[in-house]
Amino acid sequence: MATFFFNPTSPPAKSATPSPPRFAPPHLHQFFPINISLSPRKGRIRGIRVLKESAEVETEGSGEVGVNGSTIDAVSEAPVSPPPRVSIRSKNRAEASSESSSDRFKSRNGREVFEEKAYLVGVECKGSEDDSFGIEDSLKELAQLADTAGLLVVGSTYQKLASRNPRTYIGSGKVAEIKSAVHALDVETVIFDDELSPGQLRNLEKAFGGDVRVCDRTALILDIFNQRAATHEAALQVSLAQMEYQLPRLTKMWTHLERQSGGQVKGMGEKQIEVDKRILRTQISALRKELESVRQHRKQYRNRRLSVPVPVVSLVGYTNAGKSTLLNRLTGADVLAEDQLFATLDPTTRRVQMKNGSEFLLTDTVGFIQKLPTTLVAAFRATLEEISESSLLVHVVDISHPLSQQQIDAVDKVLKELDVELIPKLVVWNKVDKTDDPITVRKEAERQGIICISAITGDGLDEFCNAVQEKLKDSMVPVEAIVPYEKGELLNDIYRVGMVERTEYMENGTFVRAHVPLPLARVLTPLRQQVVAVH
Ligand SMILES: Nc1nc2c(ncn2[C@@H]2O[C@H](COP(=O)(O)OP(=O)(O)OP(=O)(O)O)[C@@H](O)[C@H]2O)c(=O)[nH]1
Ligand SMILES: [Mg+2]
Repeated sequence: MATFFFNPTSPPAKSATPSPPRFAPPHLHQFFPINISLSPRKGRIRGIRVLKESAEVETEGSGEVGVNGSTIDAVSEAPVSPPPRVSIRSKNRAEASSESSSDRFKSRNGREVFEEKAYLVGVECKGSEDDSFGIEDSLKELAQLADTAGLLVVGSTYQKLASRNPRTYIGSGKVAEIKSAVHALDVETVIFDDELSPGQLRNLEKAFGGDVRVCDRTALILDIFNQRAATHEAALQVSLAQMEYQLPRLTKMWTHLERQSGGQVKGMGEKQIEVDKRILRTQISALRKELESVRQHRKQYRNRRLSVPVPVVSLVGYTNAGKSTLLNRLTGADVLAEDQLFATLDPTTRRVQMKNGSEFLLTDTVGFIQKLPTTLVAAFRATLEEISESSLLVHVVDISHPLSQQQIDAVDKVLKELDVELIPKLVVWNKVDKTDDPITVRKEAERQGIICISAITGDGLDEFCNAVQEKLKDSMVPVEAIVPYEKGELLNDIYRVGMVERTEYMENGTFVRAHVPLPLARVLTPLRQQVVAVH
C-alpha cells in the first residue's frame, strides 16, 4: 500500500517557485484575518503562516526582529489583504527540490496538485472500542484518506499501547523512531490515525522539529470535505467544523515567538491568543447565523417537496459503498461516483419510477467512516436532516470489502448518534459481482433476508425496488376511502405513491383500500370519514 522511497534533498534554488495547490489541514489563516505588526517598519502582516515566515526571515536578516513587549499594542483586528496560502516550509521545500519534484505534481479532480509526502502513525490501545478495524486496516484506510486529500504516503508505523501518552500520544522511543524516518524520507506531514489533543499536537511538532507538520485523522477528513464541498451550505458547514476544530488549537501557532525571545514574549503570545480566539468566536457565531438562514431556506424547499406525497428513501452507508452508483443506475442521475473516499458531500434527490407505475424519491447522502468525530457528525446534521425526514433508509453495504461487517457496525453507530433508529431500514449488499464467491454470498443473503445487488451491472435492482416498496408500506398508513369520480387525480396519486389492495366502483365514487404515505392520508381524511358513514 504505502510506498517507501528515499529522496535526498537537492541544493536550494535561488528563486522561489510559485506555490502549488497543496494539502492544507485547517490552519488559522484560512479562516479569518489575524493582524499583527511584527515591526513598525514592516507594517501589518496578516496570517499566522505569514507571521511565522516573516519572523524567521527577519531573524536571519538584519536582526531587527520587532518581537518585543512594545509591539503588542499593535495587535489589531482590522482586515487587510488575504495572505498567500503557503508556508515558509513549503516554499523552502519547493525551492529545495524544484527540479527533482516536478514528478510530484499530480492531476486530481481536474486540478494539478503538488503531492506532499506524508507519514502515517497509528496506535492500538487495549480495550478501546474504537479499534474494531484493527490498527493495520485502520492505517490502510488512513492511507486512502491521505491519497484522496492529494498526499503521497511514503511510510507508516504503529504502536500497541496499554494507554496513550498524554503528552505525545505515543511513547518517547516511538517519537524518536518517527523523527529519524521523517528526516530520512524527507517527510513534510505526519498524520496520526486518532484525534490528538492540542497539547499533543504541539509537543509532537516540537519533537519532530524543523518544518514537519503534525495533523490527525480529523484534520485530514476536514481537508477532504473542504476540497469537495460543492454547495454553499456544504462549504459553510465545513468552514464551521474547521473553525471549531481550530479554536482550542490556536496556541501552537505562537510557540515560535516564545522560542525566539527565550520565553520573554509569553505574555504577548497570550494576549494575541485571546484576541485571536475572540475573533474566531465572532466568526463562528456569524457563520452559524448564515448557516441557519441557508438551512431555513432549504427547509422551505423540503417542505414544499414533502407536500407532494411521494415517499423519500435515503441511501446511507460507509464511504465508497456504491450509494451514488446506485442512485445513478436507478434514476439516470449524474452524481460523481468514483473509487475515492467521500466522493459525495451534498445530498442529491431523484425520482425513481417503478415498472408498476409507482414512484419514490431517492436521496444520496454523505458516506460515513469509522472514527468519524462527533463534531463532524454534528456539523453535517443539516445535510443529514434529509435522512431523518425520510420514510425509509437503505443501508448500502460493500459486501466485497474484507471489513464489511466492521463498516456495517460503524454506520449503525453513526445512525444511532443521529437518532434515526426508528426509521425503517433496508440493508442491501452491493458489489456482489466483485466478491470471490457470489453464489455463497447470495445464499447467505437469502438466509438473512437481505437483497444482493450490483449497482454496476444492474443485477438485483428489480428485486431491490420491490423490497423498497414493500418496506415503504411500514411507513404508510392503511386507509379506506371513497374517492368521488370527479377527483380522478386523487386516485392516481394513491396508485402512484401508495400500495393499493382493493378497489370497488360504487355509486358515489371508487372505494379504495390502500397503504398511503401520511401526507396523502391527511388529504384523504374527509373521504375516509365517508367510508365510515357508508359502513
Ligand atoms: N464492482 C463494483 N463496483 C462498484 C459497484 N457499485 C459501485 N462500485 C464502485 O465503487 C466505487 C465507489 O462508488 P460510489 O458510488 O462513488 O460510492 P459512494 O457510496 O457514493 O461513496 P461516497 O460518496 O464516497 O460515500 C466506484 O468506483 C464505483 O464504480 C458494484 O456493484 N460493483
Ligand atoms: Mg457518493
